[in-house]
Amino acid sequence: MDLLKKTLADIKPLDEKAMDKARERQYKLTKPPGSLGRLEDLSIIIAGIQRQALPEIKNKAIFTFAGDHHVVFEEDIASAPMEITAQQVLNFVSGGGAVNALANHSGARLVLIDMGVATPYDRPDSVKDKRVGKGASNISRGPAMTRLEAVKALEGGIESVLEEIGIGLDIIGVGEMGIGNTTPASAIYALYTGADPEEVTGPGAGIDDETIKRKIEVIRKALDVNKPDKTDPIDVLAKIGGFEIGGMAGAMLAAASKGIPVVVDGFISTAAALLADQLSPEISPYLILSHHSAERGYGHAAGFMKQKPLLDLGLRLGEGTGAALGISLCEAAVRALKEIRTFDQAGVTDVTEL
Ligand SMILES: O=C(O)c1ccc[n+]([C@@H]2O[C@H](COP(=O)([O-])O)[C@@H](O)[C@H]2O)c1
Ligand SMILES: Cc1cc2nc[nH]c2cc1C
Repeated sequence: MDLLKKTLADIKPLDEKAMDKARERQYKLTKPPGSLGRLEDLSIIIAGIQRQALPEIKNKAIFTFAGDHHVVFEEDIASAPMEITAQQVLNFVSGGGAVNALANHSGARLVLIDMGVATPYDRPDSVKDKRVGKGASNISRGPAMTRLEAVKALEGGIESVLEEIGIGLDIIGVGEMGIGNTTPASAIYALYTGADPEEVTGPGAGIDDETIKRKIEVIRKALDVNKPDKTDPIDVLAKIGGFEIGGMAGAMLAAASKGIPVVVDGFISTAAALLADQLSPEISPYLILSHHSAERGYGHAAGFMKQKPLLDLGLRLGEGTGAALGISLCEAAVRALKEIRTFDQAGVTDVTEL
């Protein structure tokens, strides 16, 4: 609990001075002011997060948190066999996953964290062991985990980021792997946004319409049986969350506490962002939503957070794939701010003074 408390206390508002300087510079670069659109805004926000007028994005990492969910197997609403979570972790270790390809594309290293994979597997040392349990319990019959376990999951996520800072960390992406995790994510969406479970529940990795109907009923039951206290995000995580969802929320808090921008991946990562947002009144500007997930209801969460994701490519994979693309855009934004010459430097007539 001490680590969580300290991390929360260390999250400060963005550095307004650094942002003012970055904004001024954007205005003097050889282009019509505002013509790089949201890339300009992004560079200014990253300056505020990193507390430097000329931010730096060299060391990039995607954190992919893995965990399982017994609810979807016990209630017969699973999209795929449970062992896929463990198999995919090993696939990521050997470089064969979609997230590997897109992390490579954006020049980010991949950090894998086992938060509670249920299927036994030979966990290589390169996968961080932050296991809280053997998969989250059935949320339609009781809580996903105890309150103590929820704190442990959050702190496992915090530690995962802190451990990587020594290696270099200018920006992070946060994603997940966990068969069944759209079910708790949808429950969290419904609780916070006030949307009916039907509006925020979709096919996830792939279930048919009949199964979606049952999934919606499972989510209604989870909310009804557990009665999570919205004003207490740890209670929400414990009752209707999951170990990897806690890990992601913790990672977001840790990065923000160290002045590191957080690129949020897709549907499930955004449920973790909702929790982080409830845990810290200061974290919101540190969270950059990478893309509009195609999973039903995503817009409710983005709208609730008053944010517009950077991309809308119809992605619904998770793993950190959208975050990898988002990191590329952040890097592009920062490079533009740093590398475009000013009117003065380039000997171009300053259009802002005409
Ligand atoms: O992030 C997203 O937008 C997203 C949307 C749908 C599914 N997923 C991935 O699919 C898995 C969860 O889907 P499901 O149907 O098993 O709950 C999990 O491994 C996620 O990474 C991810
Ligand atoms: C193969 C597979 C890969 C995934 N990656 C994220 N969720 C997934 C679900 C499945 C089924």
